[in-house]
Amino acid sequence: MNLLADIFDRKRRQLAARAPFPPRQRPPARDFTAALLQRKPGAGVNVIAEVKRRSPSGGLFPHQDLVQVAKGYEAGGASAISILTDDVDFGGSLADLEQVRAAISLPVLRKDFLVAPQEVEESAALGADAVLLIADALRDGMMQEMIATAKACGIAALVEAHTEEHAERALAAGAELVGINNRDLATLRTDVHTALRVMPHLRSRARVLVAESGLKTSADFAAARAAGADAVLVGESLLRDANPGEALARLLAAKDGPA
Ligand SMILES: O=C(O)c1ccccc1NCC(=O)[C@H](O)[C@H](O)COP(=O)(O)O
Repeated sequence: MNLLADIFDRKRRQLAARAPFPPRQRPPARDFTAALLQRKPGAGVNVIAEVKRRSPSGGLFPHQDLVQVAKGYEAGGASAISILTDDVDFGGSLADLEQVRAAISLPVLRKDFLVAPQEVEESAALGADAVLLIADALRDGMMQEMIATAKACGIAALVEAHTEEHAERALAAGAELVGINNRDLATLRTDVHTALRVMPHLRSRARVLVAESGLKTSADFAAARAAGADAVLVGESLLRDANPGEALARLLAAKDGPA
């Protein structure tokens, strides 16, 4: 079994073993889609900046205070924040999601390995403004139901794919926001050309396109933009810096960055 299959297997077992969260009133949603479609002076691509304590491919990151990192990203020009809420592989939690969101005014994406509509509803109730869905691991009917649930809850669904085939499945299931992950989650190998290759085929049909993973330089940002990306999702390269927010600001201000 590969890592992604293992993670989804664990998530399905965890969900089956726990009670649904009690219903609660969610805070008003922040518009994730609009944040990714905005045009900022001097920055043609929007950045979803990611907070996480560790990852299977990157190991432990130096910054463990996710609230401080997210505040730095907001000051550094991020358009939205992605937060890993998985505990086992990323050291995250739903409490992190709530704390980070309360400390900033940007929309927040819950990045996890969601397997059922119930989890989309719970994410919305906890304050997520968007959820990540992974097309490679969800059947068509389930993906469709989860996208529809996000819409009914008034939040966005960013549907991630690694291949053109899975991106086509995402669009057929009703996805409006499509992310192309440069990282193959089965092998953890990352190739920044993946999104550059796939995105032009989707550009006319996706409302929002996001290039994800392995992006390090302002030239990477510019290349993603030229291939049709509205936004890039960046974690590790920022988190390796002594000051992730300042690292983001430098990338957005770079001369060879997006025009
Ligand atoms: O990053 C991993 O090791 C990983 C392993 C298994 C499932 C998902 C994984 N990462 C999710 C992501 O793709 C990234 O968190 C995200 O796109 C940001 O990538 P990066 O800028 O390379 O941190």
